[in-house]
Amino acid sequence: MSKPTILVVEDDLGLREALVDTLLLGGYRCLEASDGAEALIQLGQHKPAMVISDIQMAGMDGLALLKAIRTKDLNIPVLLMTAYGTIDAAVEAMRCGANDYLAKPFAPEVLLHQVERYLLAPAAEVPQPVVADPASLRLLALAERVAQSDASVMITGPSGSGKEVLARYLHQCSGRAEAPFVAINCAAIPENMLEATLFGYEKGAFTGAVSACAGKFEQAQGGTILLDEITEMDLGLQSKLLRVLQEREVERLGSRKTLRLDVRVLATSNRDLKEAVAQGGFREDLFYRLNVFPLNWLPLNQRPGDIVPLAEHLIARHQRGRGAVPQLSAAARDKLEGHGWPGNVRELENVVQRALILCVGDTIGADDLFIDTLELPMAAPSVTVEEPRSDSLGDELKIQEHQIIVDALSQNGGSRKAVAEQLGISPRTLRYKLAKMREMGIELPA
Ligand SMILES: Nc1ncnc2c1ncn2[C@@H]1O[C@H](COP(=O)(O)OP(=O)(O)OP(=O)(O)O)[C@@H](O)[C@H]1O
Repeated sequence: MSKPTILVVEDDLGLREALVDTLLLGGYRCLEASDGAEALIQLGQHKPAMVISDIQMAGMDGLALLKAIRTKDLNIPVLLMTAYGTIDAAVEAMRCGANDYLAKPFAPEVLLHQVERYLLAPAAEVPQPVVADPASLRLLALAERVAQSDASVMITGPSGSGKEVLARYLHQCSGRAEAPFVAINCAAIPENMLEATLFGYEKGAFTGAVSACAGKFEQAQGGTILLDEITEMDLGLQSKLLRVLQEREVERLGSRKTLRLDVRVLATSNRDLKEAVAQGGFREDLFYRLNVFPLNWLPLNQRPGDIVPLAEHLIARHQRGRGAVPQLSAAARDKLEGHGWPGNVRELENVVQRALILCVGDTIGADDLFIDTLELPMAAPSVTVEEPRSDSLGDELKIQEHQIIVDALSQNGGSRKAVAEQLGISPRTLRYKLAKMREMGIELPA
């Protein structure tokens, strides 16, 4: 498989080199530019598969570069990097057509994970989900058969269970494998930006739409779109989505030109969809349209046969390019199999990453597996969120936020509605934050 090329635009030479090193280790090729103007020259001469650019740069900055790229109507994925805390810049970036943004500082794995959302990791041939438990083997066999059709697929399962992995696998096994796979997380995009992000817009369609921008559906033309966490979409937008799916055509905001779509639709949710429909939060007709073929991941603790093979796979993945791959001792395997995994595979991945830092030699022992420290007693009146020590302001704030949410849940007897009201955030934002906390292995008061 040929390696995709990424154009890295950053005026800080040290940081640019670090980014390039990470991407090279991840198996990509790189082009470099120190500002937007140089990047445009590179774009004119080469055809990179993606652009990763800083926002603040002397000369032509990242937003100006992004606007220039979108004005040329290039559909190339653009990932912008913002300084920590400059949320306005991040919103502006999404509004101008950035595919995503990364808040600095970020770990190398975060960068590679973001890139993999748009480009298939070159080191991995077909990213086959690791399965060994009989229930998961059946699910994968079913997915392989479903992949051959063009049917919409709804992938359900708790947070961190592997829904996106399965969606990518469906795409890879389908006749669309060579065409784009475009994933959009409906919960992570600000509500007022989701419509424009999905369907695209013309210049002037709304304040701030300084240039035309293709939407995710357009970007996925000929391939597959993944609507991640679809139940987080508001009802108004659900109706518009339904129309696009029924008519198989899309209109950019502010345009009357319709574009015929040839896109396979996959969706995921970690909520009980029937319940969401019954409660009026999810349209029944959209549910039936997307749920043509449902696939469901069980929580990790209900497919115990997957735990050790997954741990071994994740150890190998995170050790790639760093020498010999450590093995799990018998006690370590027992410890992994004995844990409840409220954060599912993502929690397992965190534990594995920590173990790789802690283990000495070529064996991961039970003591290298830090799993219990992050668990909180269920429904404790006031509990302390223990997280790995960190000196960065961002992590400190997150720890405080988690503590506030846990305390509010305890005070309100676990009522999500009451907690959202007390904290002055929308139920949707609260659900998103709780899902992220669960992924970190934080057990929440019931
Ligand atoms: N069966 C699997 N084989 C290999 N890796 C897996 C598998 N399941 C999950 N993972 C890994 O675990 C992590 C979480 O998986 P993924 O993002 O697919 O979960 P998710 O259910 O989509 O999560 P969320 O609900 O938060 O969107 C990823 O790093 C993924 O690569």
